[in-house]
Amino acid sequence: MSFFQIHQLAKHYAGKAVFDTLDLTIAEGEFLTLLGPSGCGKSTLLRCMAGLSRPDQGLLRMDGRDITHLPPQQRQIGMVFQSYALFPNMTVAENVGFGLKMQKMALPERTRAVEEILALVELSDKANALPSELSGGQQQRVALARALVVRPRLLLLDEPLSALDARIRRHLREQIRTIQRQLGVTTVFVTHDQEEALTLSDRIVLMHDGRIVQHGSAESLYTRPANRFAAEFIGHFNLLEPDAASRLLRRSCQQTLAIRPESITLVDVGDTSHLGEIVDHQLLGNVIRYRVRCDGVMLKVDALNREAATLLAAGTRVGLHFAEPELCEVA
Ligand SMILES: Nc1ncnc2c1ncn2[C@@H]1O[C@H](COP(=O)(O)OP(=O)(O)OP(=O)(O)O)[C@@H](O)[C@H]1O
Repeated sequence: MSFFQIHQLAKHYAGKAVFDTLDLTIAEGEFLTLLGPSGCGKSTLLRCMAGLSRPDQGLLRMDGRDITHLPPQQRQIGMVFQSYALFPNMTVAENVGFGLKMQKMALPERTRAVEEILALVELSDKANALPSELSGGQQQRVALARALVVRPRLLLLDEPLSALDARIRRHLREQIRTIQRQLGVTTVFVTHDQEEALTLSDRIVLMHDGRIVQHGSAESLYTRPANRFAAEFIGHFNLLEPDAASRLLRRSCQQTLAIRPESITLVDVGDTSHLGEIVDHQLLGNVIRYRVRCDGVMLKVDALNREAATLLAAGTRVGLHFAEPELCEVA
């Protein structure tokens, strides 16, 4: 049985639907990511789950219990937002223990719970610091500890990393995933960053205009986009209209074809009848992304960046090999 169920959920603002008849189930212990462009309804969905926003229709069920009309504080749901929203005049320990104090937990028990959770987010040494004395990443870890200390049944994270710089972001996302696994807490993470979604999730739910376009493992979304939107949003697909795809592959293609840059290999000109010319390249660290013109089609082709001496200059004639089983028709 699913742990959290969203059934036929609808939310409107000023008569305009953010989503209508939205269905989604979440398994216990799952790390699920809601991924989609700005304005597609991710935060609204999260706020409905948390009880911060009232849905117009539909049902929310957690562990078999209807929570649709429960106030937020009775839902056993923890939430972390992009802005840390810590109490500026309270220490880290007081911020983290605030929820437990409200629950009237006795001081010795509360102190132990706060110490435990601060150790988990690696902030034991900052217990007596004020939020203003912490970095952005540390403040967000306090916010995470504050959400976790009350042992929520469900943890909702709304773009918790987007205010942080790239290096801290990567470190903190790994930390979040480790802690989530350790505690086994069912988690819904909202992001518009595909890399974040691909690296973190058990399952990704891709949203567009209030609808779920596709859901599945990172691998399946990355290699088998359900439609053109999914192919444009995840990965760096070459999207070829049917006539260009037919010309390139020398077979009849009725649908738009999505080809990942790594599904095309550069080979010797003598080894294939597919010939092209290097237009330019972009260095992506361990990968070089070439633009190659072939049969009037401009293609992105990824090659491993092994040695500077093997870099192919603009104008070089190359052969191309297409990994046919990896090519994907999209509607
Ligand atoms: N309180 C509100 N009043 C009116 N319209 C709203 C309100 N909150 C959200 N919306 C609208 O609902 C739609 C979905 O917004 P939402 O914040 O859920 O999107 P999102 O996918 O989380 O976007 P982002 O990644 O930018 O946060 C948007 O068109 C937004 O303008």
